[in-house]
Amino acid sequence: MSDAKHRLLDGLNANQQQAVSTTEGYVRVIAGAGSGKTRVLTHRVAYIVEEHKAWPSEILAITFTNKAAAEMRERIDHLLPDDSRSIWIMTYHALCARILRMNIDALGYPRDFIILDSDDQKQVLKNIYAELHIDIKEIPYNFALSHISNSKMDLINPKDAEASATFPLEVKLASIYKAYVKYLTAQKVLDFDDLLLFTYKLLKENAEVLAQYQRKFKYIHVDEFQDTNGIQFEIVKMLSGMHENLCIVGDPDQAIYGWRGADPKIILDFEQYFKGVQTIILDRNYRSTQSILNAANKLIEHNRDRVKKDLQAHHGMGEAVSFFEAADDTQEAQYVAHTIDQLLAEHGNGILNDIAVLYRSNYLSRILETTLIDAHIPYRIYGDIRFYERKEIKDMISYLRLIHNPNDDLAFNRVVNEPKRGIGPKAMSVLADYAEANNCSRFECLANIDALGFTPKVRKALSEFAEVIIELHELQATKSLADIFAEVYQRSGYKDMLTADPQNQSRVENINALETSLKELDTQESDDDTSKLAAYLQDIALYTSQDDDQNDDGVTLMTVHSAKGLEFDYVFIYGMNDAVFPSKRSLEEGNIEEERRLAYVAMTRAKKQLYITASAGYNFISKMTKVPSLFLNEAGLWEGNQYKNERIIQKPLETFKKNDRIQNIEVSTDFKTGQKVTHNKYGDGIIVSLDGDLGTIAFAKPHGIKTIVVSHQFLKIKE
Ligand SMILES: Nc1ncnc2c1ncn2[C@@H]1O[C@H](COP(=O)(O)OP(=O)(O)OP(=O)(O)O)[C@@H](O)[C@H]1O
Ligand SMILES: [Mg+2]
Repeated sequence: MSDAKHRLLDGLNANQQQAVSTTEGYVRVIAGAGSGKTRVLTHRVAYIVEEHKAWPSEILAITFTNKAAAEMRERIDHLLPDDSRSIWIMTYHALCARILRMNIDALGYPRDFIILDSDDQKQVLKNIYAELHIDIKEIPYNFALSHISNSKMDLINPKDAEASATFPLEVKLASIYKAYVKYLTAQKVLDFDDLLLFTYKLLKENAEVLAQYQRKFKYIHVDEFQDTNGIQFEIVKMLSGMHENLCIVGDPDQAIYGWRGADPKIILDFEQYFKGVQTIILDRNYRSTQSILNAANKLIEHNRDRVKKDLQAHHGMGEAVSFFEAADDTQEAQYVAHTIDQLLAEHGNGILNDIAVLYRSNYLSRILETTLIDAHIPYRIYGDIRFYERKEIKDMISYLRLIHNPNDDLAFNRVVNEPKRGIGPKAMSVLADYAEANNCSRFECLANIDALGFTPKVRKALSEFAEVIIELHELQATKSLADIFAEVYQRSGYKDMLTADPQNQSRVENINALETSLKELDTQESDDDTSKLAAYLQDIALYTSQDDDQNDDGVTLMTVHSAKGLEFDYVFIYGMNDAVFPSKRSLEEGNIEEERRLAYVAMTRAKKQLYITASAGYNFISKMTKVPSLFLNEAGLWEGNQYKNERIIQKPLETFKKNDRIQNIEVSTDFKTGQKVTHNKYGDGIIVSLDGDLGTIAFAKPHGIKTIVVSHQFLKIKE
């Protein structure tokens, strides 16, 4: 055995070693949470390179999120400092975008195609609804979009959808789907699902392109395979068709994307699709303590539709899992904050990044956020307003899109009056009509601006706008991205608009961060013939619908879905009430098994200590008095209606040891409705209403209306 072999197999157990060294053929690794599946995958990739079985560029590793891809790259980088760069480590969507960027001309599309984000999609729907006289109240955009997405992923084309529609709602949805696809096809733009769909078509219909990638990818790996959907599977199946080396790892108990079309049967029936599939089981958990695993194992046993497997912890029993039921959700959040505070007091602020608070749905973060802010505990939030979804960022990206392709009507509509140039709805509809009549883009209309009957003011504003865009469009091939950006930021008037108001400081910081990232990109060499700006815009579109990356230290707040594959020393699961987790919808629809798997994912993220919290009181969403989640009962953490179980740790709030960072919040009675105040974090605001300790305060943008504890600690009266 060579040294390299030793190095990469060292520190792995026998089954893990087998999974790493079984490089040939179809290999399935099925194993529970924390058993080292992702670790095996990274070691396997490194092993293949060190054993000279393939060049790095001949290896593909597919992950579920950009964050997971970045983490995997980092781990592989560590194992293979010189060789990791050219390995393809990415999500399905990124893989498809990359394949399409090089080859989509075979389908009659330009290589620098634009990818629509969800806002763009809604814009498209808005026009379609107006045309078809469909009311958004009847069919909300998100409903239509998920219908379109499901149809695409099920390979149902608009014609078939139309033919099979019988009920009035189905007929309407089919007509929306048809108009949507027609528009995207005419504009030659793609949405997110199209990345998969077009790649599937390309590989299926174009033998040469398929052969090229089949030859290239000698070894293919997929992490989190339990959440693969049918079309994704077809793509990897085709790609692996020549070398027939495909290694997939996953845990059927962690399948949590059924609602988005993932099909956990694919991993269970994997051996039926290929000859000679080798299955390797890992049964030791290296992540969590036995206490955490016992609770998680006990919970998941309640799923009927599963293959039984039991995990044993490599580590000892550890601390008991704790459950706390608070009187209401504010106290629940306070309990979380206090407990975090105690952990920090005990272990130091160095453990901030090792703490996560997980919740079932995004809306639950609101109180947690305000409580953590009030407690001066820094946090990062994943999955809510993400960087690339912030208004100023989207505006500037739209400018870049327009510079790249002046005929991009969506981008045009977004920024033509941003900053305000006096171009109102009337002028916009004149442009729309003219564009329609002359079959041209909005931007092209401006060539005949004199024929459009605008007032001199509008005409001047539009001409100046067009001039900037055209000039920069012509310069895009020669100027750096950062220069183009700086120029459009300045010349569009956006910079003046933002900097005129000190309240915009965080927006300006966002813009600066974007500019920095462009500068970094400028220093990198591009590896294909599409323009840098085009390539950049495509990459951005991927980020806008994916997870983001925040670098400061802090407690991590995220939904359970986005915590998949991750691990933290200390994990809180907040909001463990019936109708919250499991969700109301899952209870109503009797679809509890996926929800239970989600709880299993949540619990198994914890390494050292797991805290679960719930609250009593009234749930305004379910319109019911809150009760602790049935999952607590199933996991053996709570029994019946009373706290009989010793494992329950329920402390009254007063007993919390308060260290100096969290002081008692002293509520003041000085505050009155209508008063102007300044908050130490949110800035200036006006008190809209008061209800006991709580004040609803309208803060200046971007903070908006917030309900917080009124205390002199955070609030100063202005008058
Ligand atoms: N043989 C081992 N010795 C020591 N630590 C290990 C070993 N195998 C895995 N680990 C560690 O255990 C933890 C869990 O591993 P990993 O994240 O690869 O598990 P996983 O099976 O991918 O989990 P999940 O199902 O949650 O994605 C990691 O911190 C990893 O480094
Ligand atoms: Mg993993």
